[in-house]
Amino acid sequence: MKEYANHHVLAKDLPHELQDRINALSSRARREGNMQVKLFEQAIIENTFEDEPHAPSICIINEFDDELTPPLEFHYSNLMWHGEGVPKPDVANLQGCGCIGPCDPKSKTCRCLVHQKQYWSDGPGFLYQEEGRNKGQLKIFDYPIFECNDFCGCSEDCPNRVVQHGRKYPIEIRKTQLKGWGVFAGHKKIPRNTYLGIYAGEYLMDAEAERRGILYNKFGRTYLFDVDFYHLRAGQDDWSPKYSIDAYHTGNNHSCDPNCFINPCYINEANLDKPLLTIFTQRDVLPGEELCFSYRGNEDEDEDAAKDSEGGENGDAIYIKCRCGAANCKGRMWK
Ligand SMILES: C[S@@+](CC[C@H](N)C(=O)[O-])C[C@H]1O[C@@H](n2cnc3c(N)ncnc32)[C@H](O)[C@@H]1O
Repeated sequence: MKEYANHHVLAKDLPHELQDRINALSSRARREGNMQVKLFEQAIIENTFEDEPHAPSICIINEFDDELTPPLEFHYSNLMWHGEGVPKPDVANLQGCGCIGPCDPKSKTCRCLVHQKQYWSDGPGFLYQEEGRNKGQLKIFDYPIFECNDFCGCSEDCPNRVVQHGRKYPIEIRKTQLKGWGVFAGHKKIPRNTYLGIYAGEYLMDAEAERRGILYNKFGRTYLFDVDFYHLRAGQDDWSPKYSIDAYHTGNNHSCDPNCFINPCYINEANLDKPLLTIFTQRDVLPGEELCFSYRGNEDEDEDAAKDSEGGENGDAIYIKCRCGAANCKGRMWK
């Protein structure tokens, strides 16, 4: 199992071979035999081969215009790329369980189960069902998932190892009519509470995220996600997030009626401030349906009524009208 095994990849080392290879082709060569699309699809396989070798491959499809692929800086990955000043994964303080074979969800001694219960004492123990789907209550309070890790004695088929085994269902990257590129369910129905992938990107210190945020807001596309889950801020009035994740090189679209949600998850990382952002379905998803989560976070909010105008208070292009098409659309993607 290689998965997220203590990978400490630096944002400055984000690969650019794909861009280089495609940039070296003439525009005719890029189209001939669908070359650019094939290179792009192959790059995705290469980027994810180590952490999810059995995941179904991803197709790039555009039925709306003549853009061949997402922009070349797009980099599909499950890894967290560490920006300047962000500490590397803390494995020194990582503890594993001493279980033999798969962990027993009723065990009184499994260290990982005890750890999980510290965050949800009257919860269901491990947060996964037998088929490797989460138990569906996670979303309500952003309960963190603590999976078994490299220091555990348990086997690969332990019920507390799900994210680390990767995506099981086919997905596609498709151009949408109104929202740029998006991620879609492939030819199979995806059951609710299924793990799909990591909201991967660059881990940034707060100050750098602020700087990039101003820029992204101006040109109308943002990919910044503040790591501000409930279990990190609970009971602290003056708490503010230490890190943000910039998915500039990756990224899903927003919906006001999302079929996915993002949950914090720890595998080979003892630093609570640096969870993986894992994407799960929150209802059954039909083949071909777009996979979206809410940029507004998981809380219910009834403040700011929909504003149908383009451009926000300060005219930033980011405050564009939401085009999710949901019956309950709030009109804006951001709070
Ligand atoms: C993280 S990116 C998602 C990927 C993006 N579609 C692309 O092609 O790069 C976020 C941007 O996608 C667009 N977007 C996402 N959801 C949208 C929605 N519901 N309505 C309108 N635009 C949306 C906006 O431009 C937003 O700033």
